[in-house]
Amino acid sequence: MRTAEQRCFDAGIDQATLMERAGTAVAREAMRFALGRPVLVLAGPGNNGGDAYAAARLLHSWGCDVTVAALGSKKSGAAADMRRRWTGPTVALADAAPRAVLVDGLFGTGMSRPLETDVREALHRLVGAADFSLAIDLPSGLATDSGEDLGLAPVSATCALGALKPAHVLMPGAACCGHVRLVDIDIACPDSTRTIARPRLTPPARDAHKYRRGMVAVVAGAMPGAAHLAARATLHAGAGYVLLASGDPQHRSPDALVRRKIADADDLAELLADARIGAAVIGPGLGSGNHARALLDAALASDRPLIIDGDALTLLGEDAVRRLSTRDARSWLTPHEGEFVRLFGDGGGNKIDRTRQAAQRAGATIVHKGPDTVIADPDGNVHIADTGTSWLSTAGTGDVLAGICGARMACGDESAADAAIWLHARAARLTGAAFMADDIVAPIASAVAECL
Ligand SMILES: NC(=O)C1=CN([C@@H]2O[C@H](COP(=O)(O)OP(=O)(O)OC[C@H]3O[C@@H](n4cnc5c(N)ncnc54)[C@H](OP(=O)(O)O)[C@@H]3O)[C@@H](O)[C@H]2O)[C@@H](O)CC1
Ligand SMILES: Nc1ncnc2c1ncn2[C@@H]1O[C@H](COP(=O)(O)OP(=O)(O)O)[C@@H](O)[C@H]1O
Ligand SMILES: [K+]
Repeated sequence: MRTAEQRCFDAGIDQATLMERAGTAVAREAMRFALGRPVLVLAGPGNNGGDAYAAARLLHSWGCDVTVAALGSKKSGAAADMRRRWTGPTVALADAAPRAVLVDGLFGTGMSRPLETDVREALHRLVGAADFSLAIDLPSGLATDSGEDLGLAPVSATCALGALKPAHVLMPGAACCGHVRLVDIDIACPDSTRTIARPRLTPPARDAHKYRRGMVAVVAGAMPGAAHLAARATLHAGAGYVLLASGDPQHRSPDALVRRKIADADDLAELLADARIGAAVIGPGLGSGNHARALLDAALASDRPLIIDGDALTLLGEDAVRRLSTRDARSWLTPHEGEFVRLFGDGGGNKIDRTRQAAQRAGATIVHKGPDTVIADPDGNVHIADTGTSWLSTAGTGDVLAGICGARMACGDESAADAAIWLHARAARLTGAAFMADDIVAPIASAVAECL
């Protein structure tokens, strides 16, 4: 953001112009929610406060009843000019009385340390008493680059200026921003990091053939239910042919699932020699014994693109980077936070940085799951999914995701991992609430239909 801002300054746009744009966007948003109610604007000592003074002036000029609660001030610069141009009522932050609508412009991207007690108390008192609160850029007390809570008060909505920052999408910050609205202040922020949107999927070609339009093998192990769940998800996510490879291929629905008996790792190696298989899913319910280890070895030694999930991630452990970086075929890893730490440790910055570094080290695509799922590919691109629902925090939904990943990888989507994450979240939303993992499988097909 600072680089982008500097590029603007180099092009002759000054700080006051950017601040006026930011203040205008915030004032418009606040006006929509104020609906004639009195507004309290908190204005801090830096440029976030400058935006706040600009917003207060505009709201006042549009007929709003506005009071500013001020905390410190600079003597010069654009923020000081904005403060001078505000001529309406002003009180000290500590003395401010709550009002129905609050605009939080105390601190934005300049948050450098935890809020002091008196500031934190005043902020919480005023935000807590407002019916509606709108943060300028970020809720005050949120660390921009990590999403760390430095004493923040959660708000109803946030106007993110120019670009989303990590704190808008990473936990715990993401949960405290309320509805995040990205406002354009005419700053270009090209970045290899972005949030995912609904994918555009193509239906099978006119001359499609079941073996050519996405053939997937799902490997079962000690707990066959998990692999079965993944395989059903694979079918509903658009695969043409799904093979369930297991030691005990008992017949269970659905009938469309093709069962193949594999007694040992050699059988799996033979099955995976079939070049028509566009993706193999291994890990859900695989187990952790010698048999599971041998199956994983066979899968890693194969030329098939792999989705590595659950128990297979635990088996890889700290050896993951060495074993994956020598594979020629693509590998995707789908760890939750606990599995990620076992594979790659917990150092190295925020979730975006850690996932990007891990993907580059392993030469694999990593889907780092959770309420703030981060998807990183080996080329350094990072995509973040903030579309999930917290109802997904139920056993087995990860197995479903692994299956969807297999389908979209085998179907050859351009951004297949993003598509899989989006379909998973959408299927969950279509299902509603208090579901079990099995319930979100059939709605995946409806989610696919929304993308055609
Ligand atoms: N980028 C863009 O394109 C645009 C950005 N714009 C806006 O600028 C904002 C960033 O402004 P900013 O850099 O002035 O930082 P800001 O958040 O106002 O805070 C800095 C002040 O707070 C202080 N301070 C920090 N922590 C503190 C603490 N715990 N307790 C007490 N004090 C603390 C710090 O003091 P210091 O650390 O120096 O002691 C300094 O005085 C950005 O979020 C957006 O709103 C728009 O105007 C236009 C386009
Ligand atoms: N609070 C949450 N909000 C959104 N998505 C969540 C949340 N908790 C879990 N999920 C998603 O649910 C899935 C859970 O996967 P995982 O932890 O592997 O569970 P399991 O091993 O039981 O299948 C992941 O896709 C994860 O991103
Ligand atoms: K703020």
